[in-house]
Formats: sequence, C-alpha cells, structure tokens
Amino acid sequence: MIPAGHPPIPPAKVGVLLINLGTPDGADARAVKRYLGEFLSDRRVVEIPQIVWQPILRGIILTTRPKKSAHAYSQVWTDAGSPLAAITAQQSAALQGAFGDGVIVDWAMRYGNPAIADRIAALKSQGCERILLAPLYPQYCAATTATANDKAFAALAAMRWQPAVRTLPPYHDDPLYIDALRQSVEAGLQAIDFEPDILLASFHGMPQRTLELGDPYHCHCRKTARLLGAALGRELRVTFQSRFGRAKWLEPATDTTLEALPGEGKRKVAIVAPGFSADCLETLEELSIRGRESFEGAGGTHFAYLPCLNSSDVGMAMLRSILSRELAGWVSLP
Ligand SMILES: C=CC1=C(C)c2cc3[nH]c(cc4nc(cc5[nH]c(cc1n2)c(C)c5CCC(=O)O)C(CCC(=O)O)=C4C)c(C)c3C=C
Ligand SMILES: [Fe+2]
Ligand SMILES: [Fe+2]
Repeated sequence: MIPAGHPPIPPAKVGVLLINLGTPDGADARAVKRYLGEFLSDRRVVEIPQIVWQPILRGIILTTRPKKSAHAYSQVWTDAGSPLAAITAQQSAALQGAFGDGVIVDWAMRYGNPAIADRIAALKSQGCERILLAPLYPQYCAATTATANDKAFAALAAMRWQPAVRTLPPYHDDPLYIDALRQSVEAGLQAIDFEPDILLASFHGMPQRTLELGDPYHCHCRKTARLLGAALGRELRVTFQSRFGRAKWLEPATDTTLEALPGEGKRKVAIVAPGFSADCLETLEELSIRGRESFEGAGGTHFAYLPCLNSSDVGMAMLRSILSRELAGWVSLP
C-alpha cells in the first residue's frame, strides 16, 4: 500500500541512457583542469598505482596540460558548447523522436556533466523501472565501455529501489554499423573534390599493455576496419591516435603515419574515425586541424577528414535498430 502523503507513482516506463566519455564545461583552463582531473584519476584509464600516479597527475600534468588542451578546445568549441556534448544531445533528441512515447531517451557523460547518477535518477523519477545503459563505443574497451557501466552500477548501488538494467554490447562488427559507416564514408568521399591515394581509419589509441592483458579493443578496431574495407571495396589502413604519456601505445600512430605518407608517394589522403560515435576534440582538432597540418607539412597535397556518424539520418537509423534489439521484451516498438 502507498502511504498517505506519498507522491503519486507514475506508470512504469522504459529508459535509454546514452553515455559518452565526457568533456569540459567550458574551453578554459580551469574547466579543462577539473575535467582532466576526474578523467585521468580513473583507474580504468590510467592503470598505474595511484600512489605513484597522483603526484605525477597533480604535480605535472594538471599544471601544464589544461592550458594547452583549453587552447585546442577553443578551436572547436561551438555556440552549443563542446562538440561532443552538443552532438550527444542531438543524438538523444533524434532517438527520442524515433522511439516516440514508449521510451524515454536521455544522455550522460562518464566524466563531468550531465552526470550518469543524475540522469539515472531523473529517468527513475519519470517512472523508468527498466533502463538500457548504452555506452556509445562500438569497440569495447575497459577504459571506456567498462568504466561507463561501472559508474552506472555505482549509482545503482546507492538506490533503495533500483531499476532493472541492461547494457549495450559492443557493436564493432554489427552489419548495421558497418553499413552505416559504409554509407557515411561513400557520401563523404562523394563530397570531396579528389580521389584519395589512401583511406585511413584512425581509432583512439590505448597502451599496448592493455592488449597483452586481454582487452579486446585492438581486435575490435581491426575487425571494424576489415569489415568496412570489404564493404567499401577499398583498402583501409588502420592507425591509432591520441597517444598519451611515455608508455608504448598501439601502433601504427596516426600522426607519424600522416607524416610518412607523402614520402610513400601518397599525397592525397582521406581519414575517417569509425570508433568515435560523435565528433569531438580528438577528431576535429587532432585529426582535422593538426593532422592536416602535419600531412601538408610533409608534402601532402590533398587532405580530407570525413565526419563521424553523429546525428546523421544513417547513424540514427543504425542506433535506433541496435538499441531496439536490446529493448526486446521490455517494450514493443513500431
Ligand atoms: C591514458 C590516457 C587516455 C586513455 C587510455 C584514453 C582512452 C580513450 N579515449 C577515448 C575517447 C576520447 N578521448 C578524448 C579525450 C582525451 N583522451 C585523453 C587520454 C586518454 N584517452 C585525454 C587526456 C583527453 C582530453 C583531451 C586532451 O587533453 O588531449 C575524447 C574527446 C573528449 C572531448 O571533450 O571532446 C574522446 C571521445 C577512447 C575511445 C579511448 C579508448 C579506447
Ligand atoms: Fe581519450
Ligand atoms: Fe588528443
């Protein structure tokens, strides 16, 4: 029985929580420092004992990197804020429109805002007794997928009345994802005015050690690229970007590859980033701005960065289908 004075309990609903990495609230060094402090303190991201890592993080990295990163963010910042947050919000709104009233779609970030715990609480307060947690990483990685789920489960651990939850599996080899990428790359190549000598698929890097420890991320990236190359009927060269710190990271590196290509006679390049579901600092600044500079500086003549799936019709149709499959038995969707 509901006690007298208890707020009315709304009818049970189903929620979908899109989760991406996170981004600073502003393109200034203070906001970037706050964001990096949280991000780089995650033990799933930097797997060095905290007693060794925290003095390096607080004493060196957070005193130097925020200013540099803030400058990079300021080059891609939009009227709607950070591209990663703005695009994730658009994806959430587009999916809400596609699902209609049967499902409530919301979004959150693993680091910074909107916080996962807050959005789970908001879904619960709207009556969602079942929630699909959807980390938007096609390729599984402990540093991305697992930590997003960990954070959501930590929020559930503090709730008396938990919703039932499901988590979105990786979709790196899903034919719907591969076909969405194929369509997007073909449209991107149509839109540029040159035929590239080579197409690069740049994925975010990870320390090499995580591959040796059994993280499937590297294999997932290679499989995505193999399937995409076959779907396009083109050779795709895989590279890994955004190296951080002194440890050995997955190779070949995107930046050194771009510098070497003109020397191999490949002066026209197109580059796609299939692992990012939304354009962000790592694609818009690192690839599209700095990547172009280093390629052209090394003698490249034509450079094109092809956008991520973002909230494109083809990307949203793919996500809608993949998410609907995970909602089977919870809600019947048209
Ligand atoms: C040890 C450091 C890092 C690991 C491991 C790492 C893995 C990883 N990251 C992404 C996706 C994104 N990373 C982004 C930014 C970013 N990444 C790192 C470091 C590591 N990433 C840093 C320090 C930064 C911040 C920017 C900077 O100072 O260089 C972003 C973009 C965020 C944005 O605001 O736009 C994304 C997305 C993946 C997929 C991944 C492992 C597979
Ligand atoms: Fe990263
Ligand atoms: Fe970067």
